[in-house]
Amino acid sequence: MTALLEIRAVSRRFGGLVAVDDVSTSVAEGELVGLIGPNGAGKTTLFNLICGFTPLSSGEVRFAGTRIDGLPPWRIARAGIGRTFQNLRVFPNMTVFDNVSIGAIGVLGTSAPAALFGGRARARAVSERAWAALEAVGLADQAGALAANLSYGQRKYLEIARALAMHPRLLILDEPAAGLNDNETRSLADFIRRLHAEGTTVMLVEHDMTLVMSICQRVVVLASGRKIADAPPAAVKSDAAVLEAYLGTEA
Ligand SMILES: Nc1ncnc2c1ncn2[C@@H]1O[C@H](COP(=O)(O)OP(=O)(O)OP(=O)(O)O)[C@@H](O)[C@H]1O
Repeated sequence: MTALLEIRAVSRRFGGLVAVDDVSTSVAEGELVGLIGPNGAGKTTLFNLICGFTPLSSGEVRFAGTRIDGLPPWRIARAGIGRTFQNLRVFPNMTVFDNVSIGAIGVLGTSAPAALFGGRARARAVSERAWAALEAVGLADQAGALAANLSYGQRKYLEIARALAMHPRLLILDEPAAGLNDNETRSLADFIRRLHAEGTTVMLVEHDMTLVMSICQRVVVLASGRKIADAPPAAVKSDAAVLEAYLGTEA
């Protein structure tokens, strides 16, 4: 299977601290991969390295065969990596529709249709993508509402919709279940499964072990910046190094 995302011997140091230490892994087109690890394991740092929010200290990141490390986040987004954030980045005083349109505008800015047909075609493309993304997350009937009026759970879906409006080849979800109750988490699991079944490649960083183990095809485990496991959920659950890393910590 050809890798869509390749992470090769990636490290990131903050002063004397090695937050991500020589990590290699990959995500194939169509995969649903989880990234877990105890607090401070380096999960968010690794995501930020992939998305260009943090520079690498060493190693390389390739997407669809091309090196993307060193590129600014907007170039990486345009290359086809859409992400959500652990701390929601929703604009409360904008409508739901406008919040989602931003995702499409970001990637369609200098696209071929924009260059060829000008502003109107671009506006139509943005609008079509925004509506489709809102339909996909079940928020189309809230399109005109201010984002501030959505519930916390709905705002999480709004952020996913914004990433989907980019038509990403890889969707990276950073702790989507954080702050959701059990019912909401089950709905989220169904939603991510559906997205994946429809062909979206997903990488998921998540503390909720049940969610990760129930939906992911493969799970990468970090501890103190190092990769300690990279296997299907059943194998990870019984892996001695993983059990030791989680022993005495909240899984
Ligand atoms: N900008 C930064 N400057 C200094 N240290 C940092 C920075 N970002 C992260 N770290 C440190 O790097 C280590 C890994 O942090 P990171 O947030 O990536 O872990 P995590 O696995 O995402 O943790 P959590 O599950 O708690 O979100 C931690 O020790 C953290 O304090």
